[in-house]
Amino acid sequence: MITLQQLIQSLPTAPIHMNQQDLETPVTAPVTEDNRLIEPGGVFVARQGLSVDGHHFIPDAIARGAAAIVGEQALQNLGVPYIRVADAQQATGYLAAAYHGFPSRGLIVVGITGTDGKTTTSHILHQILKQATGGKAGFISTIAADLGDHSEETGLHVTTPSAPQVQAYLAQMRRAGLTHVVLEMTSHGLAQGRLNGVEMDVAVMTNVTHEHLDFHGSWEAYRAAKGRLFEMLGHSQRKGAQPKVAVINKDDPSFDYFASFTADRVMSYGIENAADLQARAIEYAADGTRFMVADDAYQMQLVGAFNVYNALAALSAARGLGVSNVDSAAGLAQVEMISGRMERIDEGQDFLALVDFAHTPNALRRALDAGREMVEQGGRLIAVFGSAGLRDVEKRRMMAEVSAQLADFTILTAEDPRTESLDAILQMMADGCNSQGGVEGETFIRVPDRGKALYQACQMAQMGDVVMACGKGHEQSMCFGTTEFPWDDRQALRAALRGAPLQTLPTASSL
Ligand SMILES: CC(=O)N[C@H]1[C@@H](OP(=O)(O)OP(=O)(O)OC[C@H]2O[C@@H](n3ccc(=O)[nH]c3=O)[C@H](O)[C@@H]2O)O[C@H](CO)[C@@H](O)[C@@H]1O[C@H](C)C(=O)N[C@@H](C)C(=O)N[C@H](CCC(=O)O)C(=O)O
Ligand SMILES: Nc1ncnc2c1ncn2[C@@H]1O[C@H](COP(=O)(O)OP(=O)(O)OP(=O)(O)O)[C@@H](O)[C@H]1O
Repeated sequence: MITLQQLIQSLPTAPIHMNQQDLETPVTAPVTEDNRLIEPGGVFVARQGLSVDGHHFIPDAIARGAAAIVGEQALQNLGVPYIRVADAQQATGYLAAAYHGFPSRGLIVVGITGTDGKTTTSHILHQILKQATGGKAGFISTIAADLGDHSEETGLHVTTPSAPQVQAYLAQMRRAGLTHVVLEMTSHGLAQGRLNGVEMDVAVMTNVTHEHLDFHGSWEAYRAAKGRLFEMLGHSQRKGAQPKVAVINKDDPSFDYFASFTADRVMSYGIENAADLQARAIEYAADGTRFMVADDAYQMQLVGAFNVYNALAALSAARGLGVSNVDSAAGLAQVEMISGRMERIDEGQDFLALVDFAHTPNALRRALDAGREMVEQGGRLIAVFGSAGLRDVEKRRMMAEVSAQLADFTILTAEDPRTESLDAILQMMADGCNSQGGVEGETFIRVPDRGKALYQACQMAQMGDVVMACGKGHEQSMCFGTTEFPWDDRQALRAALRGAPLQTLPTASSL
């Protein structure tokens, strides 16, 4: 039987206040930070959020049978044990880990962070580890979770699940007999402590560029959130002979920052700079990529230089886990196209149409570079994308600048405007195009309706051109106002290629 004492002991800092006589209280259901999910005998963690104060939900959690409450306010006489902590959000992961018996201690855990390439690197490493362990590897990424006994689609727009969910998933994987797990870790997830209580073995950094400055406040704070993964690695318990390995991109300006954290071994990878795993003799083709690392040859179905980086990150992590080069090469070769990433849409047209998930300035640069490689001589690169509302404002201009520099024609369109004015977002993007010498009507246009924007791109495309729809990738909805409308860029591009724009979204004027 688990008691409140066992949960409290997991916290790195002692509670501000609790009654000693409450320590033996049995906890018979999971820890949750959402009163709607509390089960009788569980623990409700109340915290101040950005939109509501979780302390308001304490009475309801108690009415639903909570065995104890953890919160930040000085409260008394709730009728159930109350533990006051300094930071309830950060405490949740540790408490949930303790409830589930610290599942990560029985698994080899790889965490992958970075601005771009986390999902792709997670998928590659998962495939390699499945190859090496006879299928005993799981993972959680933006797109999917492989929990050993079954796979799940993961949330709408949340990549790193909540702290209680992360621990529940890990417990499930352990029960299913998995030995290894790969976790995609976002800066939001790390900053909000959703990964607290996870004992890490390998930490991987893909790159750090501009993203989410709305949430983190500064680039340094954003990078520090990613650094939290490497800090966790240094503090994690050692599992048998497995060393703590930090895998870091040598071509990224933040290499030294990440290498400064404590680890048993730092493994570097890259293309431009000498590194432990340096790719050379890279051959890019429309249907895949080949490269060498020292004397070992690798080939994969993924395209684009950015995917060589992702492959190197995964190969380095695999090497840090003692996987043979033969298994790594076999696993890498098996990785299929990753949903919504450089995904080809073919309706028999004489130009190439791709859906990609690039939604940061750096990702767009890398994706358009890769797209350019596929343009036939004399052809054009046509980019269609937007930038999200209620998210990083600065990147709107930056992404438009990138496209003005790299694409022959840019169509600016809707991409989750949320409650912001789509017209205002498009104006900021148009300013970005103009600042790079773009001329509206000649090198770029605005088409607020995304279905029509894709249609227009397909109408203007000619033999040998490449049309790239960026930013929505695998996603299944688009947010206008506060409503998520069904949307799939693959479906929309397919409809556009067949000659009819998909029109399921509200137009800016109808909102
Ligand atoms: C900015 C952010 O990450 N916000 C997350 C955060 O919200 P918050 O701190 O403002 O919490 P809140 O909604 O005010 O609620 C406060 C507390 O009351 C609780 N509550 C709330 C309502 C209720 O009826 N009952 C209840 O108990 C909540 O569970 C919470 O514990 O905690 C909520 C509950 O866990 C999350 O749903 C919410 O994610 C929102 C949906 C979100 O959009 N997050 C995005 C930005 C995100 O995390 N993205 C990254 C990926 C980014 C990338 O692309 O790289 C991710 O990891 O997914
Ligand atoms: N290593 C990389 N460097 C730069 N851009 C990349 C890299 N890998 C992928 N990209 C670009 O970023 C897009 C998203 O890739 P991926 O889903 O792997 O990244 P992510 O970090 O998981 O993104 P998110 O945080 O939104 O889930 C791809 O469609 C591609 O355009």
